[in-house]
Amino acid sequence: MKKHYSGTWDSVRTHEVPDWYEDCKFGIFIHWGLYSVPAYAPRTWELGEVPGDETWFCNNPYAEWYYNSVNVGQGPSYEHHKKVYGEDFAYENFADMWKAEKWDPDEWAELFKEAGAGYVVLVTKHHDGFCLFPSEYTDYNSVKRGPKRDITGELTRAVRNQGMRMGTYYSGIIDWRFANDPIYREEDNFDNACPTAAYADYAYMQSKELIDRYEPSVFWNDIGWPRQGVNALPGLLSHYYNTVEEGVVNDRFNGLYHDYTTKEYKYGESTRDEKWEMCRGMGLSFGYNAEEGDDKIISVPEFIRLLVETVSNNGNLLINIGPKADGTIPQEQVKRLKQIGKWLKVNGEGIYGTRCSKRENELREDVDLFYTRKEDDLFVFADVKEKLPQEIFIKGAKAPEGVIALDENVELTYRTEQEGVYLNILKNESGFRMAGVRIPGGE
Ligand SMILES: CC(C)[C@@H]1NC[C@@H](O)[C@H](O)[C@@H]1O
Repeated sequence: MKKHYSGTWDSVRTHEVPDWYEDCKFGIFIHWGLYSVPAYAPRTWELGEVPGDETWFCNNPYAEWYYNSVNVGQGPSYEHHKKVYGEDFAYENFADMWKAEKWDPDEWAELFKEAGAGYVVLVTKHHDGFCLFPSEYTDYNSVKRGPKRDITGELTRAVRNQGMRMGTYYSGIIDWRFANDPIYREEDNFDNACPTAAYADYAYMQSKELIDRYEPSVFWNDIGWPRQGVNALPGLLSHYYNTVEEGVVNDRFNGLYHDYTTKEYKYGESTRDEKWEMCRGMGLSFGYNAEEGDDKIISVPEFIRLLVETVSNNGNLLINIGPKADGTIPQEQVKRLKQIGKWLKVNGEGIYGTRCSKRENELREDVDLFYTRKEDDLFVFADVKEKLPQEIFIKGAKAPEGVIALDENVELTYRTEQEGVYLNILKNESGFRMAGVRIPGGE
């Protein structure tokens, strides 16, 4: 019998993280919008590497923050805007320059499937307020302007046709169409936000539009929720769960509630005790930044390691792609998605549907070990730093039925002693640094 949520916090808090979210491990974030037209940000730091003050906000590496990076009236993006578009060029002009003329949602969905993703989260309204869906509450949207298409609807259909789950990102507390004082520090995200009940209603009604039109499997709210609208949250979340039984929400509702917690680059905390999600761009930005080429984004080994490390610590990896304004995905991003898909095709049994092993990961001098478990199987992923052969001692492990390499191009021997298992990776011709093994009945 379908559970009913009654609009109270007590009721909402009985919601449990659905198995699909625990099992799928890997998703694709998509930041695509007006900011994809200028596609500019300085390449400075990862979030969390410098204080969230003027240092960050006047040299913001997030290309999707272009509006504010110009609005602060100083720094690389402001200078770039003056030089390329002119000081008086309004950001809204990008709404009629964004054509998405080469966009094929099915092509995107096929690539995400090939990458091994289980879910996709599309930014439907970022901080700039431009909606990628036909909102009844503003004409500043992708059906009335620019592409003249229901981007969210078309991508939802294509993603579901590939058997993946579709999620929607919504910028709850920040909307620069309602309040656009420049943001110079983290606290301005809340202090400069629109304080009116009218904006809180707007955010509520648009969120309800997204829930009712698309029934997203993930409702990804960002930064926070309008303070004037906090009392309506239990009702909105109850409506969401009553509409999308296996829906799931993140932790950016002013600390009031979450199904799972989020990390963003180096920002945020996570523990193995509860479900969490790692979000980051392939480079330093979420929106497409034309300044970021192949040499400046995450390498394939780092990408695979990030996925394995995240999953082994009870997380999901939501890696972001920043498409170009024309609707094509930069080749350096396509290449990495295809490579991780190739690795997952062979090693995915140790990732998908697994849970945390009781073993903590081990970062050693010569090798890093990551563990997952699924039913009676223990999986060990070895990021072997030194050249092979490489003997790896797994203290206290048992291998009653032996040890099997997940990739036939990985050659290994093993022996079990009282004190543990000695695994020897002799050769790894898989083309990937991270090698996975399965230990049936292993501990
Ligand atoms: C993780 C991702 C959704 C980021 N959240 C904070 C935003 O300010 C940033 O642009 C990006 O959307």
